Amino acid sequence: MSRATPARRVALDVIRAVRESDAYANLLLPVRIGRAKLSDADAGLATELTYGTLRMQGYYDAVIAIASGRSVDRIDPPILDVLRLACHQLLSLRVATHAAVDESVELAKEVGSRSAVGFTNGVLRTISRSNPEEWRERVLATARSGEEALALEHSHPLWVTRAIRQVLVAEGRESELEAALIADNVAPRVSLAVLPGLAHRVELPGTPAPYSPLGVRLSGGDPLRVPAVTEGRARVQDEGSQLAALVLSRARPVEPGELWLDLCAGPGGKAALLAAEAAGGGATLIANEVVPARAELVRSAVAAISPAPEVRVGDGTTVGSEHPAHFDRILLDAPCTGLGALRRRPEARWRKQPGDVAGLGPLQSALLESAIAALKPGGLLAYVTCSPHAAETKSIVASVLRKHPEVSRLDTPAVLQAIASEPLDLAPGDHVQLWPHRHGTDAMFIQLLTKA
Ligand SMILES: C[S@@+](CC[C@H](N)C(=O)[O-])C[C@H]1O[C@@H](n2cnc3c(N)ncnc32)[C@H](O)[C@@H]1O
Repeated sequence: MSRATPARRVALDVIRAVRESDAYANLLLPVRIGRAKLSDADAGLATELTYGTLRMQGYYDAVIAIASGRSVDRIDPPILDVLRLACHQLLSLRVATHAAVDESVELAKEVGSRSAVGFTNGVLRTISRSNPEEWRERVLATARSGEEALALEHSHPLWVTRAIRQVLVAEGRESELEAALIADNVAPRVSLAVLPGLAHRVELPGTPAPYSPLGVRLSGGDPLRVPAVTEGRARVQDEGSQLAALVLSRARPVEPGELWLDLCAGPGGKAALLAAEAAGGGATLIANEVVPARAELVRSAVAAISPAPEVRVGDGTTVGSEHPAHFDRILLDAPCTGLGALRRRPEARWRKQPGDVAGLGPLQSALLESAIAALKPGGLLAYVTCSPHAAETKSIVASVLRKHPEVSRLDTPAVLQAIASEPLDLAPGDHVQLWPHRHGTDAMFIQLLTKA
């Protein structure tokens, strides 16, 4: 019988599935925890082991490369999984050395040859002979620049670190780079939003969110057991997403009869909030989504709202030619890399490639062109991404607007400050860039536009 504890085995299973079959840790982990019937304490440990190992993979690989004297590309991937999991225990959780090493060797026996087990044992004994601070110094000594040192220490791909830095430099806040990277490695507190007209914030547990008048932040507990959430009158939703929807719905008073469009609505978090806001002001929302299964998620997200908004399955890039100058307000929450939500998806940073950013550009531009065509003169359009990467945010807006002199940027920070419960620390400019380290939200980008 193996002595590896069930929590470690569950973590290793999930880490392996993430690597081998592109599984999403946040979806697979609860399934594996349930199947292994872990106690609450073991479930907590399995979660910490899985998320921590996946997030810090870049840093642990640097440690493993030094300790083993070889590049991690030359280590058998299942053994590398075991070593990374052990690094998290030895360097971040300070699990007793013998427990971390012995259990990891047991796991190595399950996935590797005899020589691989010996290799695992040797590497882990080398790592455990120095303390975490000594390893940090050794890893940082391999960096060729200050930027690379920060990327290594806080376990971000160098290109992501550069992209974040570029945006912070443009904001005049380069000194915040390290704080931004650190914030990506901390699991966010769960935020809930009430749907206006269907629930009140006082019904929800937790403390009022600092900025969103509809939100609370929880300090623990299962949000899915909150009655207003099970009844569809409140939702789990990042505060940044709440603010992005509110910037559009509250930029100016709603005129009865207005027609609103959520162009890329799936899975429906912002659509639910917009639909409730529209219903309260006598406006109507249409939610559009190209993927049928995601449109189904939108239908269930808006199910509690009356009258129920129409949910259409369709390609947003053709809406403008099909319905020119038709909508009073449009949300374009564009498909993006999601680099602004790295705290929620521990493996995402390693899966994304610089080419993904370039690959999304034409679709983001085509959707923005379509949204502009579908907007009535005098209407409001919010271009939103859950990514701070300039190539998906300001550059897309700038390149599309060059072709549309009739479209102009509105002072989005001023609109947001008027809505928010407390003033936000925002960089100057027409757009809003939220940050995990500064606002405790995902790094949402919001640019409000209007058409002459
Ligand atoms: C960032 S998500 C939207 C999130 C959503 N607003 C929410 O708050 O739940 C982008 C969505 O755009 C959808 N999408 C991608 N290409 C599209 C297209 N050509 N037309 C419409 N939707 C599209 C994706 O399937 C995805 O559901």
